[in-house]
Amino acid sequence: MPARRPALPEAEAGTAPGAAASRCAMAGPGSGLLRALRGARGRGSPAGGWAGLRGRPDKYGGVSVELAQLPRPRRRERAAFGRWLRASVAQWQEEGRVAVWLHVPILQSRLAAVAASQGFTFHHAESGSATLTRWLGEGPSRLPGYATHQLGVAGESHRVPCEHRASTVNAWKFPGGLSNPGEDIGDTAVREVFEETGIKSEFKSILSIRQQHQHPGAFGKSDMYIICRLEPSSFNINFCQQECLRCEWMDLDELARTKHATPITSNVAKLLLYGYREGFDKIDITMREFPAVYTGRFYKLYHRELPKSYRNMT
Ligand SMILES: NC(=O)C1=CN([C@@H]2O[C@H](COP(=O)(O)OP(=O)(O)OC[C@H]3O[C@@H](n4cnc5c(N)ncnc54)[C@H](O)[C@@H]3O)[C@@H](O)[C@H]2O)C=CC1
Ligand SMILES: [Mg+2]
Repeated sequence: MPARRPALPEAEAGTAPGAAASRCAMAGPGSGLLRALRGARGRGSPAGGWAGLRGRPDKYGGVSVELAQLPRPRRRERAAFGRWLRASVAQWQEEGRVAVWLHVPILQSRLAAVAASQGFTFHHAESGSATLTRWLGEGPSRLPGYATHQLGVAGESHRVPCEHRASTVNAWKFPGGLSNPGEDIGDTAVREVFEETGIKSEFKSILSIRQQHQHPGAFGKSDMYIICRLEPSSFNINFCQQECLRCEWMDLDELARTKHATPITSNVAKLLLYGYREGFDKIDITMREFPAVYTGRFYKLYHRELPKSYRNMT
């Protein structure tokens, strides 16, 4: 999925109206929200008393607000929270923040209703808290849905279109992104490569699968990242400027040797070089379709090529 808006640098931390220096979540009962609530009532200002409650910026240009450990709000406090939230959202919008993440402890669930009345929706819930979001950026929300695990797919071809990524680490990587629900692996690779580089291609095989647990980009769940071999049918690059800094066709040998590539990219480049020289049948995990017994639909099975004598065994 191509990002359309660059993230603000963390140094330009999101602020809340009336907020002072700290970016932290609330400290606990008696401080933070309680003080802020009293302040809000006392001064009658919509936001002035909420100085302790700060949004923490994230690397995607969003802002996160933790309501943890606050005293259970009473009716009037909910109204004050609503005024604070409305004023804060207006300020975050002015700052160019793309999204708000509101973490609401279960005992303060009534605040979720206040937030919902201002356009927030549930993103996910864990045992003790719910997380609500509101998209502030342009167009429809591009926030990823919550993960049970997530599947990322990238594609390459033996002249390799590579992205020089802006976020996390500046390193060459294969273009790719998150699979949509119900989307086949090969379709994700072809779609993501087109969206991020403008290059049209056809799925050939799976080359590698990486499994990584507690992945920060998957909300702490497990991330499966699959790299596919694609056959390009167009060669002009028109890349997504928000998601990458540079995008170039790279020589496979150079990609296998450069230090400026992620480890997974280097290893897959070496694998491809081997396949290119010795035959792709040495490296390809290919796909076959079979009828699904229970649903009457078809599923895709990925495995190394089977010799005909084994394939036709009865
Ligand atoms: N080792 C490697 O070479 C790399 C592998 N990967 C894998 O690729 C997959 C993900 O690829 P991507 O290109 O990141 O996916 P993607 O191309 O689908 O883009 C995801 C989009 O969602 C946006 N996004 C994600 N979380 C967000 C949030 N909290 N708030 C706002 N916007 C948010 C991002 O800015 C980006 O525009 C994963 O499986 C990951 O493990 C990603 C980077 C490098
Ligand atoms: Mg991507």
